[in-house]
Amino acid sequence: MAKRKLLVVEGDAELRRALRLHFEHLEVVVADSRETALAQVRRHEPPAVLLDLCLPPEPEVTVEGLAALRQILSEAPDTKVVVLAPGRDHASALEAIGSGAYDVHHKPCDLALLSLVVERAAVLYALQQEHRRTQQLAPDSPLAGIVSRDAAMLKLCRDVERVAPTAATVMLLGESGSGKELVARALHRMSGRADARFVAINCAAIPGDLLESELFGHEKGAFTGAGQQTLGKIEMASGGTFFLDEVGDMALALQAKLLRFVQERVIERVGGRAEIAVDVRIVCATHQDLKALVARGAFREDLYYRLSEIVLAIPALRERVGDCALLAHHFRNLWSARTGRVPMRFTDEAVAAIEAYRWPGNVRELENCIKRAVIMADGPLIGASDLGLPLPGQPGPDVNLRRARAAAEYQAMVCALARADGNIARAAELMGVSRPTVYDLMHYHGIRG
Ligand SMILES: Nc1ncnc2c1ncn2[C@@H]1O[C@H](COP(=O)(O)OP(=O)(O)OP(=O)(O)O)[C@@H](O)[C@H]1O
Repeated sequence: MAKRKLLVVEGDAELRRALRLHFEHLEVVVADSRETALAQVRRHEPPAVLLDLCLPPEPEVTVEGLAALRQILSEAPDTKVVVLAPGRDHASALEAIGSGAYDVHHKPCDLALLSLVVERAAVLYALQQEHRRTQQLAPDSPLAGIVSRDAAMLKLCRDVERVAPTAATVMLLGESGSGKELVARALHRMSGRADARFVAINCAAIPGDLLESELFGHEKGAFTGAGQQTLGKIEMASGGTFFLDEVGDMALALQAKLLRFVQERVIERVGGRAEIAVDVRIVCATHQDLKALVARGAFREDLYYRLSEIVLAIPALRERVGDCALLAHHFRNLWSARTGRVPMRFTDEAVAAIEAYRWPGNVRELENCIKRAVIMADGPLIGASDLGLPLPGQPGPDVNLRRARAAAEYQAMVCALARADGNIARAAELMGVSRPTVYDLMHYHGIRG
């Protein structure tokens, strides 16, 4: 079995040697500066790094080491970086932990202890990788109900997992039909409030003069037709999650009342005087550019900041790589089953048309389109005309893996060489490969140095 890798970043050659010797049961790779450390991380992707904070060119301070720590973690966030800080330098130790170091040890180090820490770090790293792999094995549904394999959507789902258990108010931004309510429901389902209600209200769908009583409820006789006391949606969501959709459409006068609720977590029913405390998690959504509304004076800035503690942006369907076809198959299966039709198939032309179309109405439009085609198609084949989509003028992306890899490799090479101003050693570092490999690749792709 291949030995596990450990990167030792140490400015002192003597200590570097000692550490290499101590960890001889591992494959130790070394670096003596921030640049070489980053190059080694890219090249070897080590689970654990031992990082001396006092790196050249100014080994008497910790600036370079801390910068290296941050850069390593920004490039390879799962890497466990064990920091070696100068004895009694607590400020640097604290800063290192704050920047994401896995552990901090003061020099001179206890090597036996360091071995244990490195061992534990590698185990944690392996667990995280395993977790990621199992998540990728079932990538059609990164969160229950959300179908996607697009990297930005998978990241969004990880963010949802992280934010859901907190009390933070979340603002979901995304075009109409992109899945804002679906994400809001996922936030609810994965929170400690899952057993209580999820109550949604769409500010754009309710006439302005009714919205206040829909939100806050009303007392009997509050206005003509108010025959009995009625709870508002906020109160109905008590203990659970309140989803305020299209919040950008709310009139300014009502925004002031909403602000009061968001700040003080009490409501007053229309026509009532009592202040009623309500405990709900607030999730908002809008397809509008709220910042522009704030700039125009159409949305209160104080409310904007209160509602945007965490902002999650949902990409438009046309921006998600591979999702149009994936979702089309998903909805075809769903609606074939729901309508009791025999399993259906898309023609190649239909898939190409689905991939080429821009889907301004996002997932909702795609779902409606597939549902209609499943219901209306004569036989088991769904063609582009059954979908009512124009035939694509240009072929979709090339999915031949060899050609796709070669094209990506060529692009990375050209970029790295340009960034390194033609310096092969530097380009090799950037790409995380050796210099001879760069020469081979340049030869293969016909790139001249
Ligand atoms: N990634 C997805 N996987 C599966 N179904 C999805 C996905 N995204 C959206 N949908 C489905 O598409 C439809 C529209 O989604 P949703 O209502 O959440 O969009 P929205 O952004 O809230 O729309 P609007 O802005 O118009 O209120 C729903 O039926 C939803 O279940």
